Amino acid sequence: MIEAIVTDIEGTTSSLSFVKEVLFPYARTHLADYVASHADEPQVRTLLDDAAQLMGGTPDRAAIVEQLRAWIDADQKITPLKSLQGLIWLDGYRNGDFTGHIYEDAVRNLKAWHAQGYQLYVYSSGSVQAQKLLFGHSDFGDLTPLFSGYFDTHIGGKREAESYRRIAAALGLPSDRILFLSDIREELDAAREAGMATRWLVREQVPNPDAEHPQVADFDAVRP
Ligand SMILES: CSCCC(=O)C(=O)COP(=O)(O)O
Ligand SMILES: [Mg+2]
Repeated sequence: MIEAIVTDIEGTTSSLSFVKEVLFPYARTHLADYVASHADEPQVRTLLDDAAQLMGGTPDRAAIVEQLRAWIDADQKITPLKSLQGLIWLDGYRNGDFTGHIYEDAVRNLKAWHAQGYQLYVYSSGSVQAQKLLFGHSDFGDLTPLFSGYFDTHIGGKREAESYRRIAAALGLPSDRILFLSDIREELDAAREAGMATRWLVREQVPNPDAEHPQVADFDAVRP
């Protein structure tokens, strides 16, 4: 019996195009100015130091910004980059430059599952702050009261089974009581290896007949 549902964001609750055509370009455009005006703040300094360490050597600030832009362009899920993106998007949401895209079927079912007593969680490569911003400033208003918790890559990579074991431990549930929703097969494989139930959100993808994960076109077909 499923007691908790953990959902991915990009491609699952929200469109790829919102992330790739709205969020990533916004972060890319504002990155250099944001770093220049916030580099003295301890949180930002730590993130820049973490990025520099991943680059190796002793890169200057301009080189770090250039590397961060390259990681955005390559959609690299590098933890300090994802945290910086969350900080930059805060301004965008607050200024009303955009709202968080979420599919109508996702909102409707998340609300129904919450009302039925399922515990709802998010696991995304986007930082926890970025997740709260997206759901807090969504096209359907503030959806954060639906969620019991959020996980990002601080708990581990989304393609590693150990991350899902850690999430199950954090939830205090056996993994087979947890349903994980994602659009990425490698993430579903990792969750399944950890013992979780899975649903593959195919939405705009062509279904794969060999899949080991039940495939659903949208949240209406998930049926936990
Ligand atoms: C959390 S908001 C922006 C999404 C994002 O930055 C991202 O990398 C999406 O990753 P996901 O794990 O949700 O596919
Ligand atoms: Mg995804």
